[in-house]
Amino acid sequence: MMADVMQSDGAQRAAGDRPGAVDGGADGDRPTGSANGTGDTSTGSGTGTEDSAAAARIVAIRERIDEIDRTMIALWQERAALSQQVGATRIASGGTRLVLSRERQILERFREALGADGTQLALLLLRAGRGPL
Ligand SMILES: O=C(O)C(=O)C[C@]1(C(=O)O)C=C[C@@H](O)C=C1
Repeated sequence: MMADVMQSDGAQRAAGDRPGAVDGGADGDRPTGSANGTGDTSTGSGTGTEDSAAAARIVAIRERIDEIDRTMIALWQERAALSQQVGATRIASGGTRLVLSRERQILERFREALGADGTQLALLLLRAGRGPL
C-alpha cells in the first residue's frame, strides 16, 4: 500500500511523490536501512515502523489523537454556528456585521496561548463564523 502524505492544503499525495522532484530519488521519510524501497513507508499497520512494539504504541496513541480530532471538529462547528447566531442577532437588531474590538481580543488570546500559529488559527476560527472580511 502506498502511504499518503497530507499537504498543508488538505490534499494528499503519495509519500514517494515529492513536489518538484525530477525522479523518484531519496525518500526523506524512509529510515536508513528500510527493506522497503518502493516509497511505501506505512508497513503493514500503516504506522510507519516495522517494529511491532513501536507500532502497537503508535496505534494506541493514535486512538486518542483521533478522539481529539473529532472533538475539535465538533467544537469548530459549534463555534461557527454560535458565531453566526450572534451575527444574525446583531444584524436583525440594526447592529454591525462585525465587532472588530472583540475580534482583536480573540486574536490576542490565541496569540498569547499559541504564538504566531495561534493567530492563524484564530483568523480561521473567526472566518468560519462570520465569513471572509
Ligand atoms: O462576539 C461577537 O460579537 C461575534 O459576532 C462573534 C465573532 C466570533 O466569531 O468570535 C464573530 C464576528 C465578530 O466580528 C466578533 C466575534
